[in-house]
Amino acid sequence: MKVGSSSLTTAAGGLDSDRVDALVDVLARTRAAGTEVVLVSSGAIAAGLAPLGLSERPRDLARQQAAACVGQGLLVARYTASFARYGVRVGQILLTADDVSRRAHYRNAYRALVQVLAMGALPVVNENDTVATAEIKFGDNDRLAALVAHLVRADLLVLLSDVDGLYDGDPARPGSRRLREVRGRLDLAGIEVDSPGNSGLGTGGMVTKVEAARIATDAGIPVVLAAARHAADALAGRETGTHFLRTGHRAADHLLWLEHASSPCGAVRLTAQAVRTVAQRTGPLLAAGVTCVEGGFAAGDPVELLDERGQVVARGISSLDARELLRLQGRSTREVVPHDDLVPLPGAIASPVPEPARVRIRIRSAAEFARAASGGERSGQ
Ligand SMILES: Nc1ncnc2c1ncn2[C@@H]1O[C@H](COP(=O)(O)OP(=O)(O)O)[C@@H](O)[C@H]1O
Ligand SMILES: N[C@@H](CCC(=O)OP(=O)(O)O)C(=O)O
Repeated sequence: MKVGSSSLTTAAGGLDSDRVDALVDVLARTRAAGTEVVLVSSGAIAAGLAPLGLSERPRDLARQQAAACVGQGLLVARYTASFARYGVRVGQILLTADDVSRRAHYRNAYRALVQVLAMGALPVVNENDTVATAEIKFGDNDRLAALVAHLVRADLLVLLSDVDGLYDGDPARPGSRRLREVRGRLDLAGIEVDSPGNSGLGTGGMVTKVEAARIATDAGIPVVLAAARHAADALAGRETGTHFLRTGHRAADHLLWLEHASSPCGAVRLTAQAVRTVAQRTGPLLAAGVTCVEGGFAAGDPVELLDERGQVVARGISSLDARELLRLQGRSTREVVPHDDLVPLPGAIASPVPEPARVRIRIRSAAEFARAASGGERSGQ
């Protein structure tokens, strides 16, 4: 279950103890009935505003980090006290995208979550806002919740908000109607989704909830989007909010994180043959299939794999650093991205493209690459 900042705070700002207690009541009862629960809770930044004398969510990263620093402690203290009424222990788990896109880190996060559950405590997950810089940020907790649901092999993802479901337009506009069921992408055609609501505390609004629902349902997990006050109905499968039916099957473990949570530290341009191999996932990427290297990535970093036109066809974890790859590119059978660390992206191009007349190479620093990538530049020549 994921709960948004707007459902945990008072109109004046600060944590609303009554709302936290109401949510905890539902979760504690659900657990007592035999269902394992993982809570992804936003609210760290919102909870830290008033104690730091801030009247609204700051725009700059440094003050958001400071607010999260103060607020996360208060948030977890509140959950700890509230769950203690039922004799339930709470375990805090803070994640950055970087913690889970790599296979070894992914297994580590998985082990922690499973062990907390096995020992009878309830994991409360949030993004590690205090240290998450732009490059390693999930961006929003809706997406984080979809990825955590996949990590723990959840049977259901419940997204709680201050709105009672997905509407076909702005819910405040007269005539907007709630969708009861979404069976797939086609059901979303013509739906207007927009940014955060009036609380001024939420991050992504409905856009990120619909995106999170897509990630989860494509990976085989049904989603209910409902109002926080209807949490009990949502968990019990009663008619409330919007139900997103599952559309796909479980993806390989860390690949979903690699696709949706990681930010690339560089890019690697491929020959037509290598593009076919990675797009169809028929083998690893070898150095022989690489024609150009961008960014100063290190071994173990996520990189984008590009076709000759510069379009991204896949993402992978490079087992070589950029300098080593530059030495070997075009002439070695060393593995650059092992098969297990390769995820083709939707719409990946598998059609043949002409080989380049010649290859030009320029190494960029990681910082240069990140700047260019965030500015939308993609050529890198
Ligand atoms: N089509 C839509 N259906 C429902 N809500 C929408 C839609 N478009 C925009 N919204 C807004 O999204 C808000 C919820 O997002 P947000 O404020 O980020 O909440 P949270 O803190 O729960 O993540 C709602 O309050 C609503 O105003
Ligand atoms: N990690 C941030 C919340 C980020 C977020 O997605 O917020 P929300 O839209 O309220 O779910 C925090 O705890 O303040």
